[in-house]
Amino acid sequence: MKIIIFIIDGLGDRPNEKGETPLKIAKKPTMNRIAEEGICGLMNAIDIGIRPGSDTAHLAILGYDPYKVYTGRGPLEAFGLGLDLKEGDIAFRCNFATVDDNFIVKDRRAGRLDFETAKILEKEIDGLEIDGVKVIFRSKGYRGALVLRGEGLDYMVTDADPHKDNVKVEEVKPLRKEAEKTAEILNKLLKIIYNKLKDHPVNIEREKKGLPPANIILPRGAGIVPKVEKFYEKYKMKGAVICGTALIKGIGKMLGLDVIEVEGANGTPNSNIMGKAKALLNNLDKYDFFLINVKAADEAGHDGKFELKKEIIEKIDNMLSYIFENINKDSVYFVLTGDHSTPIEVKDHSADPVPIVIWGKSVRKDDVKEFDEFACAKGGLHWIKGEHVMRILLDLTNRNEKFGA
Ligand SMILES: O=C(O)[C@H](O)COP(=O)(O)O
Ligand SMILES: [Mg+2]
Repeated sequence: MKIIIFIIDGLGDRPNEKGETPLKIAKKPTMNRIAEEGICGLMNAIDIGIRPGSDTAHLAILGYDPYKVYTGRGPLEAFGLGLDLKEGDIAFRCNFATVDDNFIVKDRRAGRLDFETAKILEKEIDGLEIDGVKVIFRSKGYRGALVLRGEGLDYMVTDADPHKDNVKVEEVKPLRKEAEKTAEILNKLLKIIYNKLKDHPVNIEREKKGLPPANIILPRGAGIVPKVEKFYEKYKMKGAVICGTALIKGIGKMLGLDVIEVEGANGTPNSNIMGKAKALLNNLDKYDFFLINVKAADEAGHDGKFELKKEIIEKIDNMLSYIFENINKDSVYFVLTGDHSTPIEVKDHSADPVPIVIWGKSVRKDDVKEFDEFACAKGGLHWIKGEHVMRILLDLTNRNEKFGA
């Protein structure tokens, strides 16, 4: 029996004044069919009241304790962007952002910078050297990964990203003595980058078109190469990841999962999600396990766009219809859920639990007929944590060990 975990990033939401969420009012016949044929519930990836990042949430859902294996978002983003890290490297997630001359953040995503412009600006950063420390930088749209390579570096530094607009870029501070040099290098690097990018021709062009210039990067999530048990060692299953964003690819690479690349899968609302569905079906017989992530609903949540989030969910339902025409209960257990909620009113992640449904031959089907935050609360799974997902699936596919004689 194969296992497919399908994660709609940022899926959950909070009811608006009409008591509706984008998921509840989206036209989603296939998601409702899966809920009707499966067993449903609510899930917090980490625990009740814990607001997860996509990184810690995916680790938990894959059965890894983030409190033990998580060493920062940076390395995961770097892996996902094709960078190999060496011992001593410090890696960061970065956003291309827009600041004014006083380093006040005007747009911490530089208008969700396009991929092509990001690649041009990437060349101004990648290859810099400061006080003997090499700077490596890769981008995928407004998102990027920064690696500092040199002597005497340490990942215990604070974020430069203030995580909101209209405040000053944070001065990077060391959290321990060993990190003083790293903090100093980063603060110098941001000033150098700002001076290189603020008058760059692509930014002059962007400002002429009324677009926010991408004139700085905002590092966050400093981390080092994590030591973690590979997925195959842990579960004796050959697995693959299908996704658009570097972070999830990076998690896959860190765990030794194959990353199935899909042309045009880019984590944005016009990502090639049907291409992801085709990639799954074309590779179905090659793997025991798949993790599929669709990112765009999370972006809509971050941008506070209710209608867009609803439309994206409807597009995903269409993608699921295609998948469900081509899989059957005799060979697949399918989990549909989210990694966290990204409520429109919050414009960031929240600890509101997400709906989850497990579909497959021997699940104890419940009375839930719709896939949303309210209906699934009445399902047979009740409430579970991310760490329970793989445990339940290993049991349903008769792969788990008996505890006791
Ligand atoms: O989209 C992502 O990469 C994260 O989920 C949110 O990061 P951001 O707030 O920096 O866009
Ligand atoms: Mg997420």
